[in-house]
Amino acid sequence: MNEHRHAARVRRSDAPVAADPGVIRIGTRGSALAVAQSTTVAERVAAASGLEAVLVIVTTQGDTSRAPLSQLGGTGVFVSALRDALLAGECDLAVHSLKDLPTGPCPGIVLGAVPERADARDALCARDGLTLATLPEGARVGTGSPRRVAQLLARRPDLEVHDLRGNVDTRLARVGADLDAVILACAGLDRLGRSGVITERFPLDEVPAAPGQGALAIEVRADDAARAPYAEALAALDDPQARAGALAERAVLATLEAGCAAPIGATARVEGAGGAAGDARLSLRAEVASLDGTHRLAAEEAMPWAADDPDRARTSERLGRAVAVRLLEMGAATIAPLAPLAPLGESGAGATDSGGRRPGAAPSERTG
Ligand SMILES: NCc1[nH]cc(CCC(=O)O)c1CC(=O)O
Repeated sequence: MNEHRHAARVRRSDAPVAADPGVIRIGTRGSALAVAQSTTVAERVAAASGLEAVLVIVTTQGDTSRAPLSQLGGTGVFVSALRDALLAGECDLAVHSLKDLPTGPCPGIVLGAVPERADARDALCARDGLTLATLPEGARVGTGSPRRVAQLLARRPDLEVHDLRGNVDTRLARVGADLDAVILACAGLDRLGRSGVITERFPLDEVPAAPGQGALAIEVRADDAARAPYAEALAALDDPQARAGALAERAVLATLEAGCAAPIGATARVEGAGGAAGDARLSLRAEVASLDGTHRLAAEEAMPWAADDPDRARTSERLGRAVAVRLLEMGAATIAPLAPLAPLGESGAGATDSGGRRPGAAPSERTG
């Protein structure tokens, strides 16, 4: 099989697939976006392991419920069924959009890999090539995300914001119909080959996106993470910089414990990794806004970062917590609906799980 390592074979199954040592079964949601994402993952897993990769389609509550996402959130609506399938041995890896993962731990499952990140920015998709600056007074813009609502109204208080749900095509179909524009993640549109509908990509420094946006999370059963052939497949997929950034951003969310109704944006990046050893830094900027966009607070910090630091997950989480604590000191809890965890001192750092949260606290979920 080795001579065919690059001719990756990916098959799709809507029915259960029996365990087979020659096959890696990759659990995914069935939406066009989820399948596009997981197909890329499957091709890389097949190439790295020499095994056949099969996509096992799993339907989640987030796919079937028609309730507004901001009301559905809080329980991992896009995630639980996939995790159940993984724990039940119905698939070997599960692919999620990282921003959909609750910040709390999931017993028996670990974050096996965070692949190279796609464009983390939000996209304005407007009729007639319009941008945020050129949308007419009172234009109608669709988004289901409280963060996006707040960030929009902060810049254009005149806009009329409308709730938005459904898959990417359903959302885009409203542009030029009942809406002038919608906001979606660049990552999803780019992965679907729909970049042409984007009329503006919002700069992350001004409009920080949802923690983890644009990143994928590959989950694996904890017992299997270090075992062949999963270990090789995961190592081939993992991008340490993407993982560091996503973990730092999510630690902001975990520390602020915001539930899904609080507008929080966070954007982290590794800088200077190509330069002299020891010069790289992980920087993180986060923003909390009031729901109506009239009040916003931002904080930014950086820490030294090294790809080979065995403690780098903690570095990411410490950075995220530090930025969250700064936001709280600035009064974040007085402008937005937050339920912050008391910040942990250095001695307490070991008491958090990999999401930077205290064990036992309820997980939260972002919806966009
Ligand atoms: N909120 C749902 C969601 N979860 C992940 C993505 C795709 C982008 C990504 O991978 O972060 C989307 C759609 C969107 O925000 O437009």
